[in-house]
Amino acid sequence: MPQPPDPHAFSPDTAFTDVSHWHTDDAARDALALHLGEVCRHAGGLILQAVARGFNVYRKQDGSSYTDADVEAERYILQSLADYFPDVPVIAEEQSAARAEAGEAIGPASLPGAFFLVDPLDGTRDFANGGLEYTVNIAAIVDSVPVAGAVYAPASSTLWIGGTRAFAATTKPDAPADGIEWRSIHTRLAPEKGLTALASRRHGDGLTAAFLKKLPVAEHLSASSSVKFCVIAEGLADVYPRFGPTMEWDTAAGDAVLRAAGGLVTDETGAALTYGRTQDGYLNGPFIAWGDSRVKRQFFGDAA
Ligand SMILES: Nc1ncnc2c1ncn2[C@@H]1O[C@H](COP(=O)(O)O)[C@@H](OP(=O)(O)O)[C@H]1O
Ligand SMILES: [Mg+2]
Repeated sequence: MPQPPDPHAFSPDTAFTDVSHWHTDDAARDALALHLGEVCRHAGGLILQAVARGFNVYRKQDGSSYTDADVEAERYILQSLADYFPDVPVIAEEQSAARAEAGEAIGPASLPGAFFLVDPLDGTRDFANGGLEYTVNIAAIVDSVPVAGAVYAPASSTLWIGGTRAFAATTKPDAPADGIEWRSIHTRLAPEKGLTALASRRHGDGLTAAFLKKLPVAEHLSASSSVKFCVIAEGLADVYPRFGPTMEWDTAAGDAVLRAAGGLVTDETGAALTYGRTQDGYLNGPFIAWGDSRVKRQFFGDAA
């Protein structure tokens, strides 16, 4: 059984702060994922404080909502990433929305190979309505591929990280990092009785429903936010198709966890989902998260 990452690797002295190691050095990738997990956990603590205190809900120009918790969590994440990775650009949801509303570009016209994608509070609509499935998400991207990521669900104290390998833990925001009991996680082979399919609790669409009719689905579950990727990564479900709109920061961290756990996320042609599409304003096209690559191959044919 793979060993959990060494918590002592969580130090600015280890290779994970050096971008040139992210793609090539397995230990550096795991240490980076562990570090991103710590940042997510602390940001989750700020969200829980906002919940305890009470928070305001605001409306963006596009009609979607954000809250004081989104803003405070993102501010902390941006500061923390700048401290450790001063030269790595960050594309973050709330900053991007503010720039778009001001008529500014979301990020540089062309990104360097390595950058971060941040969603400080995924599932805001559910969160603002008292839901408990919201998550904090950070992903490191190299050459369009999510190489490490972390997803934290503060309300259930669940942290998922994925670098070279994937791990999950139950841990509160203020618990000491070196006491975390990591579980190694892995996707499952598709059960013979049929697939368990996941869908958004809030954002259903006809194309997604039509896609699911083409698969041997035995059970349907719905959930909010990037938790859906992590449920597949834990081997508790098999497929999560999403044909309605999402942004790259919604999916990148969950994608990193799922890949590290043995799964994959493709577009509707079977090609791996890519990140840093500046020309599309970071808007994802349709995607399907798969736990068992054999099911994906059966669906698209061996060419995909
Ligand atoms: N019309 C739209 N355009 C872009 N993204 C959308 C969208 N409708 C929903 N989403 C994305 O779907 C995410 C929620 O997913 P789910 O329904 O699975 O919980 C939202 O994340 P945020 O809550 O971070 O804004 C949002 O980014
Ligand atoms: Mg989101």
